[in-house]
Amino acid sequence: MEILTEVILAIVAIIFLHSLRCFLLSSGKPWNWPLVGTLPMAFLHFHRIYDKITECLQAGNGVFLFKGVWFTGTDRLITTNPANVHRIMSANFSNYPKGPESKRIFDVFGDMLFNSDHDEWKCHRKITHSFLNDQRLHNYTPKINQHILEKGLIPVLEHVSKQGLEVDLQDVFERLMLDATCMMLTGYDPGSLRCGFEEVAFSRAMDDASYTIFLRHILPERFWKLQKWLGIGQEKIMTSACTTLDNIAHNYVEMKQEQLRISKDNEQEFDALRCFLTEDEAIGSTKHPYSVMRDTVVGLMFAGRDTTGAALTWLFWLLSQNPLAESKIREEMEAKLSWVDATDCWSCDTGELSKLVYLHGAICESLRLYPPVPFQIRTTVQPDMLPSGHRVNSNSKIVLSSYAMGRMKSIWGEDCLEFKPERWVSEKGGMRIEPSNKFLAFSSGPRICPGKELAFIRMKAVVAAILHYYNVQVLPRRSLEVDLEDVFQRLLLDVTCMMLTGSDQEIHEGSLSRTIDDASLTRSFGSYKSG
Ligand code: HEM
Repeated sequence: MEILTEVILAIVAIIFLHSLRCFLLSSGKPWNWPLVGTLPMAFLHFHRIYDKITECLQAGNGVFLFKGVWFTGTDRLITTNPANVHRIMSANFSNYPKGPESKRIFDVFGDMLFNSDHDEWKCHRKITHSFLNDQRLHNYTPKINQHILEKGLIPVLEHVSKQGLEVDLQDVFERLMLDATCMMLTGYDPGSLRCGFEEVAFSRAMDDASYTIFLRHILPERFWKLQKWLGIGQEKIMTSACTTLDNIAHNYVEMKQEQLRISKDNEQEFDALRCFLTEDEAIGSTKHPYSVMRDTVVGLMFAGRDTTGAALTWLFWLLSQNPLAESKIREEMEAKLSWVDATDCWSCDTGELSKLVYLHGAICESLRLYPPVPFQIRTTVQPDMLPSGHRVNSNSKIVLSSYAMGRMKSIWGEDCLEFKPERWVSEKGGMRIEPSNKFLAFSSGPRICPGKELAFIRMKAVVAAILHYYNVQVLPRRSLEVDLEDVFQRLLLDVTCMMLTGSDQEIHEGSLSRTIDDASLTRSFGSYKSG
């Protein structure tokens, strides 16, 4: 009992000293010193941490300093100021790389574009951009979309609808995007979206890796590195996930080599592995080492599956809350799509889908309110003065919060929390383009997402096909907030258990591990019913 009292007193003393330090830091500084947040604040508001950060950023005019624990390197300057974003992402880009810590956290991606900086990044950028911008990929994309809808999505929804079943739409969309992205990268459809909803090793390994990456953002680096070294807890799961991903990538390469041995001239097909193995001009007509091929394929799998899957889930949830917007999308489809009158067919023609301006606005609204990548972190090389007047030292961590940016009254006006696709339609009825330092969902500057157009086309094809055939209803009994609370409770349980025992194995089944990913805090966990 005495020991317990001492432990509690020690914790209270640490929290008091920590808060005092933060108070002293925030007082007596020049007027433009940012508002300071503390660790106790983060714990108190953990179940709504993104909203709390948004409130702090509103109060601090778009800049907010989070003080972490002493000597752990967890202090963060968080900003939503568009001028700061422009300086960090574009004007002084070379001074704000992702940094070596990011590379260690995301080590599953190896040296892929997403995970590199400076000259190495430039080199990978050339490969990935050339592939994603190749005209042959654009020609092949509608065929991939048609295939995954015909073989995966529609049969599954037809089955669910006829049997009157409930379905987790997020699971459906993630499986769909896994199949689409895998086809784009390897030429093979893994068929993860089929009526049986069988567990797919590829998805499971990606989920495990994503959850580990998420925990690595919270836990001190020394702690998870020790776990990795000892081969215990979540790091053990990560090692096994990496091995699974390596094996899957290796198998696809072997299958593609075999296919190419038989015939090289299938003009109908275009995929990343084919380009790598035939030294195609789409990847610079060069022979790249195996590791580049592996890292590019694995990295793009993550980039293409989770983001687009989460964005589609949120879009359907928002449409269920805004039936008028859904009717407007249907009206637009009737007016602009040539195939919509036919009962039993649809087309994924990119030209036709590009005419859907209102749907484009609805997708942008969903990405503004629920960005699948809710924040991005950069590390300063040299000290710098931000346009907001805040000075940053070298090796400082800066967080750009896309989630908070989408909810700032100063950027989007008083109605910033409302879902209004009209916001993205110009007076002449065309698409209204917002600058990327204001709409940060796809990042900004030289590191802007190279898959943006592809993602829009895929999402439009999926939404058009679903709305053409079905009405999606969110089941009322599972409210979003209740589920998110559940998520945070499970998360705290996992983290605490890991701190105390070094392992979350005992609570693995039914804990957060199977249901969360890196973009996790914006996931819905909702159940949907088609009818
Ligand atoms: C709704 C869908 C998507 C969203 C919201 C999204 C968002 C983002 C964001 C915010 C970043 C910057 C991340 C950072 O720097 O920390 C990024 C980078 C990237 N995205 Fe996407 N993305 C989407 C879909 C895709 C797709 C379909 C692909 C390709 C298959 C893709 C490929 C990439 C790549 C390669 C990068 C790294 C770029 C670089 O570091 O230079 N993304 N994406």
